[in-house]
Order: sequence, then structure tokens, then C-alpha cells
Amino acid sequence: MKTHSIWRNLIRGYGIVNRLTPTYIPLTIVSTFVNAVQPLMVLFLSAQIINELAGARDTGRITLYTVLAVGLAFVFSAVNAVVSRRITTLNNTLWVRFYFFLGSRYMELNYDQVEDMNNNELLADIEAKSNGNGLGVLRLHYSLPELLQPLFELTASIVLIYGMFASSSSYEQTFITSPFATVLLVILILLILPFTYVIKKREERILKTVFEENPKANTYVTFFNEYMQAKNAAKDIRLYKQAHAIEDHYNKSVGAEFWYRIFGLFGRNNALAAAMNAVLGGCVYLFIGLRALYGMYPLGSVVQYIGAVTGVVGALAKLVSVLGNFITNNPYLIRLFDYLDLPDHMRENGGNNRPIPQEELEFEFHNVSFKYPGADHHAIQQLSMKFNVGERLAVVGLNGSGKTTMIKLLCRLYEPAEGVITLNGIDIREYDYSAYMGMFSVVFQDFKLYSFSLGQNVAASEVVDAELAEESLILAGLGEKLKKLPNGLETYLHKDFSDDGVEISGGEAQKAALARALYKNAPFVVLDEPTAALDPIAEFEIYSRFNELVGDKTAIFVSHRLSSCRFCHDIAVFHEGRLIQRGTHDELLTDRGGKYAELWNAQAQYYVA
Ligand SMILES: Nc1ncnc2c1ncn2[C@@H]1O[C@H](COP(=O)(O)OP(=O)(O)OP(=O)(O)O)[C@@H](O)[C@H]1O
Repeated sequence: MKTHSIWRNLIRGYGIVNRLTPTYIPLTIVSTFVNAVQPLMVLFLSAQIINELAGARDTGRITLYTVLAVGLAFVFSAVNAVVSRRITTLNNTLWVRFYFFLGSRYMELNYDQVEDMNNNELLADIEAKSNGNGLGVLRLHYSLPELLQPLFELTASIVLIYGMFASSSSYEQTFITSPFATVLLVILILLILPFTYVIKKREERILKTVFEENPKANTYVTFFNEYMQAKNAAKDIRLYKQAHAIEDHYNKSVGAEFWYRIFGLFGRNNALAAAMNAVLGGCVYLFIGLRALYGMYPLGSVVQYIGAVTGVVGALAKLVSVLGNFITNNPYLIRLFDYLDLPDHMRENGGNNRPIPQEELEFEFHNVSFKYPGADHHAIQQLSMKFNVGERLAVVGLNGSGKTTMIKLLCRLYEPAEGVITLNGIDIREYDYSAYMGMFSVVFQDFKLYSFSLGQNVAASEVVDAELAEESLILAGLGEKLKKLPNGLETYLHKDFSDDGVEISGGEAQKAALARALYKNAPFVVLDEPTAALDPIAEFEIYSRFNELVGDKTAIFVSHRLSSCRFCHDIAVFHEGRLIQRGTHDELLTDRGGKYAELWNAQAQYYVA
């Protein structure tokens, strides 16, 4: 956790506010200036009118003050109306932009950071605190008027108070009219500063305790809210009647008690501050009222001074409170910055940003080992293997034998813990990260399609090369389906964004994912169980046209169905994270005691009559 000073955090935080809502800060300066100055200006002019009425009764001056009061009030109100409308829009759109900002950052994280529970908890916490309590950057946004308005009020009130100390009229000398009384009042007013500060400090302490006692409260809220509405959980929720379990779990982990404690605390503090202001207000009235009684101030000035001193008291209380809010809010800003500053170690580790070679590509694992964070065993152990350019390699093995992990290491989704992977003899970390990833077309088992048009899914982009998309879909076996779709490539998948959206089957989705990989036209194709959801005919078609599908690219075909790998001349057998055999189907079968023969025989018995 970084511990930058609160001022640096505020500057950075307001920098983010400015980036999310660029016109917000200048508009708020205008709006708060107008809001702060308008009532004090009316107060000043009213005082002048009363003084005129009680004194010289000059009609010209009275008219001038009245016209000024009405005219300025009109101009200020008009400016405020225009500015406030725009600010309201910005306030309402801010949270949308903020969540998009968080999401964009998430999409940039290294893959292992996405899988790291700590980072996910950090993000869930930031989202929940921003949402429920409006803490962090959102608090800065909403606090800006709370900061600026009292600053303007304070300045304007001090200007109006000035006459209080410069009164030259003759008056009775008593304690109330003496400078001591003024000093006493100033001390009383200044007492509000430590009082408000202590309240804020207490608030910060209690909030910290509450959240420490419920460290996962926000993670739970986010998880349950998403899970309850997750389409891919809907079947399980119903069939296993998970609704009750979710409700019990939810109430136990984030019950109402938790929120009562937080909002009860805010309520109590607001009440205390209001009581303090009321007492101070009483003292101010008494002080100025008595001084007027002793003839120290004219009638109109009483109104002005009471208004101005009350303005100073109110502004100071608001300022200390908002500064206190900044202190309370600081830990949430630090959490946000921790998230934003997660290191991009995939790019930092190499640093050479070498361009991808244009000649033939040769990948090799050299004694590579890898263990998932928190795991007690290696997912990959001392793996050494080479991929022959332009050839097809099948990777087979039992569940959990490390096949997918090897692919993820190859694509640089993870870094090896030991050993290196090279491309044309150079450590893959030396290459430009994005360009390196661009070399792979991978269809993972848990691929995802999104609720946009079929064409956009295949192109993975807003802009679709229709001819290439169609060609890829036909190659992947979705040609017939495409012909039947109401809007062809523009047909939406799912109904999230279009009523005409279509639901496609698991096998069709797998073909669409395959088409996406083909559309990318990368030199290295990886298919991880690409036929798992396909019917036997579709599966046969994929195998028989595999060479046509991948062309002259290097291809890896991962499967635990051995029959589906026979068409590959090169088969690698994985077991418990190790490469234990490699050869053609016939070669591997001749090793009768080997794993491949064991797996082959185990699977073959179901096909033998
Ligand atoms: N994200 C992860 N975090 C922790 N452990 C993981 C993770 N993914 C996989 N593992 C573990 O790493 C080992 C290898 O998993 P991997 O997914 O590479 O196997 P696989 O051979 O592809 O299996 P399958 O045939 O079921 O797809 C397994 O023990 C698995 O439990």
C-alpha cells in the first residue's frame, strides 16, 4: 500500500475527477461562487437600505441599492440555473464513467493479476465503497462544492464583517463593547475547528473498525449481486435451489447491522455538529444584539454583521468538516491508487520490446516450471519441448495434467517460475508484449462470446470485414446457420441488446469461437478441446478439414480424447505437469507400458463391440 501525503492524493484524485468529467471543476467554481456570494450580497444591500431608511432616507440611494439587489440576484440566478443544469448532468453520469474507468483498467491488467483474489477483492471493495458510501474519487467529486462554497462564503463574510471592528460611532463603554468581548467571540468561533476535527477523527476510527471487522463485506455484496443475476448460474440456482443458501449467506455476511452501524455514525455526528452550530449562533446574536443596544452599530449593520458572523461560523464548520472528510476518505483513495498502480510486470520484465521476427517462428520451452499462486503442487514441471514450425501437434493427457497451463505460459498469460520459453532462440519476454500476444489465435475451453452481433464477435471489433468473417464462419462449420440468421452477420447473439438477438447452442458457440480464431489469422493456432461441445458429425468435419482450417500455420490441438488426435503426426503426452511421451500415434502405441497406450486402451474399450 502506498502512503503518499494526503495532498498528493487529493491532487491526483481531482486529476481523475477532471479526466472523468472535464468541465466539472470550472463549472463548480462558478456555481459555488454564485451560491456563496449571492445571499451575502443581498444581505449587504438590505443592510444599506435599512441604514438609509433609519438615517438619511436618500431616495436615490435607496433606489440604487434596490435595483442593484434585484438586478444582481437576477444575473446570479440565471448563471446558476444554466451551470447547475450542466452540473446535475455531470453528477449523474459520473458514476457510469467511473465504473467504466475501473473496468477499463481491469481489462489492462496482466492475466495473473485478474486471477489473483487480492486484486479482485480490492476492486470489489473500491466499487462497493464508491457505490454504497460514495467514498474515494466519487467523494472528491461530490465534496468539491462542499469545499469551494465555504471558501467563498468565508472570504465574502470576512469582507462584510470588517465594519464591525472599524465602528467609529460613540457608544457606551462596557465589557460587551470592549475588544475583550470580540476576542472571546473569536475564540468561541475558533473552538469549532478542534470540535469538528475530533468528530471527524472519531468517525474515521469507527469506520475503520467496522470495515476491519467485516473485511469481505463488499466482496460479498458484489459477488452475490452478480451471481443472483448471472445467466450462466441461472440453471444451477434453480436446480440446486441455491436461492435459500444465497439469502442465508448474504444475511450472515453483510446483514443490515453492518450498514446501521455506518449510517448511524454519520447521523450522530451530523446531529452533534448541528447542536454546536446552534449554540454558537445564539452567542453571535447575543453579542451583536447587545452591542447594537449600546449604540455601537446602526440597525442595518446588525442584520449585516449577524449574517456575516453566522456565515463565518458556518463556513468554518463546513471547511473543517470537508477537510475531515478528506482525511476519512484518504484510505479509500489509497486503495484506488493501489489498484490503478498494479504493475504491468509482463511488459516490465523484459523491457527490450523487440519486434516479432518475420522469418519462420520456432518456439521452445527450456526446463520450464510453474506453480499457481497458493497452490501446493506444480502445474508444470521441468518442461522442455519444441514446436516444429508449420506442423500440427496434439497435446493429450488426463484432466489437470497441465495442458492448458502450458498454453497459457506459451501465450504469456503467465510467466514461468523457472526456465525460459524462447522464440527463435530469444526469451519471449524480450518481445513487445502486445505484438507477441497478437501471434496467437486461441480457442480456450471457457471461451466467451459477447452480446454483440455475430460479425462483431468473429472480428472481435466494431468494424467487421464482412467477407473475411463469412469465410471464417463457413470454414468453422457455421455457413448453413449464417444463411438462416435473420440479419446475417449483423444478427445479435443473445437478447441483451436486441430483441431480435438469437440464442445459439453450445456447439454453435464453439464454432463461432473457432471462426473468431480463424478471422484473426495469426501464425500460431491453439485449439483447447475445440470439439468438446460438437456433435460427432461436426467433430469429424473439423478433424477432416483441420489442415484446410489452419493452412500453413503452426497448430496445437489440446484434447483428452485420444481418438481426436490421431490425425496429428506429432502427439505430446502430459502427465502431472510433465511431458512424458512424444511421437506419432503408432509410435506411442508400441510403448505398451506407456501412458498413451494405457489411455488409448481405456478409451478404446467403449468403442469396441
Ligand atoms: N487458475 C488456477 N489457479 C490455481 N490452480 C489452477 C488454475 N488453473 C489450473 N490449476 C491447476 O493446475 C493444474 C493443471 O491444470 P490445467 O488446466 O493446466 O490442466 P489440463 O490438463 O488443461 O486439464 P483439463 O483437461 O481438465 O482441461 C491442475 O491441478 C489445476 O487444478
